[in-house]
Amino acid sequence: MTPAANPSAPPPPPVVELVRAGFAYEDGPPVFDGIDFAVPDGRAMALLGRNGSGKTTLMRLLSGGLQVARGALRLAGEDVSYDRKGLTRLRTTVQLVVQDPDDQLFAASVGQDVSFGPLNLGLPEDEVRLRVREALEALDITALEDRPTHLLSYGQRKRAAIAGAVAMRPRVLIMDEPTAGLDPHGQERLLEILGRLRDGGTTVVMATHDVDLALRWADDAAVLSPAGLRTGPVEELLADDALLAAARLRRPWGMAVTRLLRERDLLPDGVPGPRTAEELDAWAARESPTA
Ligand SMILES: Nc1ncnc2c1ncn2[C@@H]1O[C@H](COP(=O)(O)OP(=O)(O)OP(=O)(O)O)[C@@H](O)[C@H]1O
Repeated sequence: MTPAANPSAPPPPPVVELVRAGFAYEDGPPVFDGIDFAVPDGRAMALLGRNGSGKTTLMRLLSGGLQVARGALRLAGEDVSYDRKGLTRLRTTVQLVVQDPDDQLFAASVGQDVSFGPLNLGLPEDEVRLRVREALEALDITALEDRPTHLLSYGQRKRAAIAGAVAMRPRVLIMDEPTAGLDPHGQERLLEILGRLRDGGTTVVMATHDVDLALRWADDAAVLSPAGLRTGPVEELLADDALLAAARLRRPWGMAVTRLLRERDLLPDGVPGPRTAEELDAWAARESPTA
């Protein structure tokens, strides 16, 4: 039996966090000047912000591809040292999937590509095989294991790139616009897959420009605007008109419908509004079953 949690014990430190972190590209102005960002554990988070607001930079700082110039990147409360040992520890906890799968895939076949990370960790062959099988299953691409990566469709390449990250069994999976360029069916399948990963305990962070997708998929949002970074429950942040304006985001469709229904006293306060056309249909069927 696991011992009961001590209610007076301090909460565990975040899996990964930036603390008063500063960063500027060479000869450029600071992109971040003292940013605090704790990635919530086991959640689905949408990272939102206008073009050039720093989403990619933030993701690269969290995954160690860029190094903080001041402040710290912390793993479970400990500063990350940017040496080989520190970066290996970081990569087994945080994995980044970049936007273009062609920047990530380089091995001849899907199976070889997905096995690259675990092999690089020096894991035994059996363990590597197990992880590759699990990752291919998780992304629903088992049948593509022996397929040359250059013969895959764009959507298949996206999933192969994510499988490579999943094979590292990260606690935090960060993705730069993973649904961009996918058809609606491909988007839905990917969102289901990412939802399953989240349900299995992985924190999934997704940068996206799609506020509707963020509202229906994410638990939390992180919004970059000139005023800084705001994090919180997605429904709260995406209902904040001032924040949306500052970040140049439009109001999500679901928020607009919910507001309209409340204004017309059709939806009581406290009852969540529909976030998708399907949820609106279901709501309408409940409200007027004979219509
Ligand atoms: N390699 C680089 N060298 C110099 N400046 C850069 C580099 N990459 C990004 N920047 C600058 O850093 C700032 C943040 O860019 P970043 O790519 O992180 O934004 P973003 O929110 O991901 O944008 P987008 O939505 O367009 O992808 C921008 O002002 C950008 O011009």
